[in-house]
Amino acid sequence: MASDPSDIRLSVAVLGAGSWGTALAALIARHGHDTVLWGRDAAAVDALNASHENARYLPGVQLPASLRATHDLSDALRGCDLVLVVVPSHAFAATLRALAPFRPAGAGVAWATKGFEPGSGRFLHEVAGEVLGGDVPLAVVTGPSFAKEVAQGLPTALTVHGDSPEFTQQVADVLHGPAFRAYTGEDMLGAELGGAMKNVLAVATGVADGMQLGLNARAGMITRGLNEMLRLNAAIGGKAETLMGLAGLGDLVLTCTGDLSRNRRLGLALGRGQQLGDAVREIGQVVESIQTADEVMRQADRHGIELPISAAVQAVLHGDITPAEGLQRLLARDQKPEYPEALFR
Ligand SMILES: NC(=O)C1=CN([C@@H]2O[C@H](COP(=O)(O)OP(=O)(O)OC[C@H]3O[C@@H](n4cnc5c(N)ncnc54)[C@H](OP(=O)(O)O)[C@@H]3O)[C@@H](O)[C@H]2O)C=CC1
Ligand SMILES: O=C(CO)COP(=O)(O)O
Repeated sequence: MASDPSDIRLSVAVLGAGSWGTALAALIARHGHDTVLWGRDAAAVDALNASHENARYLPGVQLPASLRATHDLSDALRGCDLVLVVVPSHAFAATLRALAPFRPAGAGVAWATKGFEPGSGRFLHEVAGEVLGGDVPLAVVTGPSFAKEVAQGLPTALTVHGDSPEFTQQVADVLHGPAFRAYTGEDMLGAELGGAMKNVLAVATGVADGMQLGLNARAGMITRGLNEMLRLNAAIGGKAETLMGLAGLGDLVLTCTGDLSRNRRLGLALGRGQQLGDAVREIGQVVESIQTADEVMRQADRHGIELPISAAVQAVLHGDITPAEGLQRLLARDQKPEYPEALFR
């Protein structure tokens, strides 16, 4: 008889002690796995070990006593079965380069980072393949999942897409539990595109809500945003069903409507007339859309795809147009068929 995955105890290194890394490490530790959380800030690591709380990123959430934090990367990775990277996209490549010498042979590398490599626009699985070499199993963890709710043990569903069925299942198994459903797939391209694009589209919806454009505008923005995801995804070669699932539609709905989203909150602030720098300072955590908007448009230009909402967000973030001008641009577009090309093959 096959063994029950819940009986297998693994050693997991989670790299990145912000809100999402801490929430995922706590989840995995609660599932009974030996879990080490690496953070770059030694004082914050010491405080976390002493208080079992991440006071900056998840205040008020009691972390499991079995969760150990460390500031030493070699300590975090020693003897681990799998690595889960949860740093912001701007730190992704450097973190992979730093972990590579300490990764135990056989340990696959997964990440829950959302975005592209800033500057090059490369997908994170492309970066990982290049830095780690072709033999290391890779997987991306994505889907609608606010760190705070996961840390509080509220029910959540997400998805793991990887290049090796065994490793993908291993990652899903450590995450899956009584209040957490982890699905699996093999479309890293579509999964990463959805997770990156929804952050840009959440800014657009936040702007509309900040300008008090109403619920019709919000629903229109989300649906036309999904259309942008599907069209770019089709050009790049991702699977449409990935974008219609947790990695696309699910995360788009969550981030466009949930005020826990930092990207939506940025849009709300801009729509109310706040300056970008002030809004980002007030949020005080990573807001991936600021870099991702440029990289989404780089991908769109590369593939000759028009993305009016994402382009308007990019222009607003660059200060080239006001939110009101962005809205006017969208409303003044020519009328056209809802689906000019077949997206579902
Ligand atoms: N929070 C969420 O609900 C979710 C987040 N994500 C994704 O997870 C990723 C991480 O975001 P999140 O945890 O929310 O961000 P936070 O803003 O909560 O935390 C960022 C963390 O990254 C650390 N960090 C920043 N720069 C570096 C670096 N150069 N090297 C190492 N560590 C660094 C910060 O350390 P320090 O404090 O020292 O600056 C901090 O621990 C993002 O891509 C995000 O989109 C995905 C799903 C849900
Ligand atoms: O990715 C997330 C939820 O799935 C978190 O969204 P924000 O980064 O906008 O807070």
